[in-house]
Amino acid sequence: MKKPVLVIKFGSASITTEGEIDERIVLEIARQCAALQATYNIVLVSSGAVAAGRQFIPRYTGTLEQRKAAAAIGNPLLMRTYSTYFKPFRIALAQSLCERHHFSNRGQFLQLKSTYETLWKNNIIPVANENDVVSNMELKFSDNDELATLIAVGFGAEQLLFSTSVPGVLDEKGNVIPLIEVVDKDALALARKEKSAVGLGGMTSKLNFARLATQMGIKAVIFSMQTPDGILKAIVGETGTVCLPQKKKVSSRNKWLASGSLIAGMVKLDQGALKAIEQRKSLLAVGVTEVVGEFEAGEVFQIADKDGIVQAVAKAKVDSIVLMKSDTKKNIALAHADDIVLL
Ligand SMILES: N[C@@H](CCC(=O)OP(=O)(O)O)C(=O)O
Repeated sequence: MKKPVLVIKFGSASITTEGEIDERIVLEIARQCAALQATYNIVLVSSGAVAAGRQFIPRYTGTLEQRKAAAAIGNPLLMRTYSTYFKPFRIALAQSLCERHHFSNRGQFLQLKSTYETLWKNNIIPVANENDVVSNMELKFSDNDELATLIAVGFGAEQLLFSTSVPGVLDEKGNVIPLIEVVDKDALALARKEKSAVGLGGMTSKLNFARLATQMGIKAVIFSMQTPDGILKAIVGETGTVCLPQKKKVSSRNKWLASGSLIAGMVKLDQGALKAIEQRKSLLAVGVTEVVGEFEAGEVFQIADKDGIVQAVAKAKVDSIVLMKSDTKKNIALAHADDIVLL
């Protein structure tokens, strides 16, 4: 029988201490993955290249150029550390540096898939990271939370674990919320706004991606590697915040649409347009209040309410640039009802 896929994402803050890769944490990742390898096909998505490499760049201020250079320095250091600590468990690792087109282009995604399958057959664990060295602002993933979600949705993972610097989603008193049944507006409001000094994502990003993953039937857990046996406990829901998978049946086309939507831009709609798509009507450009990012006709984009909470995804009939021209906007159908998936 085919093993279920498990995607575990480690944020920069969760695997580094004072800019250095924390070897104690990497050893823990290795030990716990070794215990899970017989049960799961594992993908590790690891940040930390920039954090590990930036110390070698004098007067580092975090410009995009410096981040790219720091990633080029830090990625091999990161992989060397991972390999060193997995070796005693007789597990070899493979590096997978990903770019957006590896997911937006179906053919390239299928290549990636077959490579991972070959690795798993040989008991090798792929370690994915964004290929920062060649990613400019237009091409980049928003962060590795997005990359991990793309991989989880694309591979139909059973679980998606996000390791972060706090032990889960916290309530106002700072206590971990153990269970989120549906990642809705109220749940998203729980996300604390601040991010760690070294990471890109933050809790809002994790919950937004947890929302998409759970809508696609994947269980998502937000936890910390500071918790003893953090990964092993997160999988069985004994630590962190568990976001339950939704029971809806999602066709593979709609899964593809949903994962594709992570790639392109987003439109925010007024109330009338949101209501119309809920009633299974086509989306007219007149209801668009804001366009975030860019997409072309045929690409998939996200549809959000005024607060940026994603309500649906759809395949565009026109380029986003057309929407910017308000004089021509009124009569244009942006997406056909059949090409809209409500989340
Ligand atoms: N690709 C970058 C990580 C970017 C990123 O998403 O960071 P984080 O929010 O810490 O997961 C790196 O390896 O440093």
